[in-house]
Parts: sequence; C-alpha cells; structure tokens
Amino acid sequence: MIGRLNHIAIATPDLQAAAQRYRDCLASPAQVSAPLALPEHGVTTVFVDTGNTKLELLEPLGEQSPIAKFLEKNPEGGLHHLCFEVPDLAVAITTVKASGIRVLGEPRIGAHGLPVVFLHPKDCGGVLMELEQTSATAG
Ligand SMILES: CC[C@@H](C(=O)O)C(=O)SCCNC(=O)CCNC(=O)[C@H](O)C(C)(C)COP(=O)(O)OP(=O)(O)OC[C@H]1O[C@@H](n2cnc3c(N)ncnc32)[C@H](O)[C@@H]1OP(=O)(O)O
Ligand SMILES: [Co+2]
Repeated sequence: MIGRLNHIAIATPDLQAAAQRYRDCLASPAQVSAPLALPEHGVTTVFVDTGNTKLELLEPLGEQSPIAKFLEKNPEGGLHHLCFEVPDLAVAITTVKASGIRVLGEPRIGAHGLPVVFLHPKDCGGVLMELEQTSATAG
C-alpha cells in the first residue's frame, strides 16, 4: 500500500545548528530550505533535499509540541519518523486500522500542503510512521 519514501524526519534541539551542519558540511546550501514554522503541528522545519528523498529537520515550537517529550528522552535529537506516500489517505487509514494499527488523530494538512496522518510507533515495530497523500484529491 505504501509508496515512495517522502521524507525521513530528524528531531533536533537546535534547528539552526542542524541546518548549518547540512548546509556547510553534509550537503550544499541549495539543498537546504529556509525554516518554516508550522504552529498547528508544534514544530519548525527545515527540509534537506537529497535527490531521492528529503530530510525533515524538526525543532519544537510552542508549549504543546509533540516532539518535546521525544527530545526529553533524546536530548541531542535523533531519528523521529519516516513518511511514506499513499494515493488515498482514507483508504490507507481504513486498511491499517483493520490490521490493528493505531492511527494518531485525524488527517491534517502537513508541511507540503497535503493531507497527512501518523501511525503509533508501538504498532509499527518501534517506528513512528507518517502517511502523506500524494495529491490534494485522493486517487
Ligand atoms: C511538519 C508537519 C508534519 C509533516 O508534514 O511532515 C510532521 O512531520 S509533524 C511531526 C511531529 N508530529 C508528530 O509527531 C505527531 C504524531 N506524534 C504523536 O502523536 C506523539 O508524539 C506520539 C508518537 C503518540 C508519542 O507521544 P506520547 O505518547 O505522549 O509520548 P511518549 O513519550 O509517552 O511515547 C509513548 C511511547 O512511544 C515511544 N515513542 C514516542 N515517539 C517515538 C518516535 N518518534 N519513534 C519511536 N518511538 C517513539 C516512546 O518512547 C514511548 O515508548 P516507551 O518509552 O516504551 O513507553
Ligand atoms: Co513529517
């Protein structure tokens, strides 16, 4: 059911330092986006385009950030989630729920302006998974 790997997310306590590491050492400046604040998701993001996929660097934003607890447990940051593309998010949700995988909340518009939803890491082998619909309309 899942398709292309859309992004690999890395949580960091210091987005500026993480982005600079990619800009100066690991990637080229052109591959590293400007920071984008997404208050509705409780994060600020920087994307690093690696050609075949993207890295999503995540820093907490606001009191209720879903990555705050993760950073308490992993103060230096770390691998946070994998995001895979699906053609129809509603179909994907029905399918994973039928397998007993917990879907975290309702679909929302994600960093790319497309609907996304998260699956509980305890039901996915210890990996937090994000599903992103490939276009604004399903199919
Ligand atoms: C930028 C927008 C969007 C996009 O378009 O790309 C994003 O990516 S937003 C990214 C941030 N948003 C989210 O992460 C939303 C979904 N996350 C959640 O709902 C919660 O964070 C969570 C996964 C349910 C965890 O929250 P909570 O239960 O409150 O925290 P715990 O610390 O108690 O975790 C329970 C259990 O799960 C383990 N865990 C937590 N996070 C991860 C993780 N990222 N990867 C693997 N495992 C994780 C945690 O360790 C706990 O396990 P135990 O310690 O064994 O109890
Ligand atoms: Co993501």
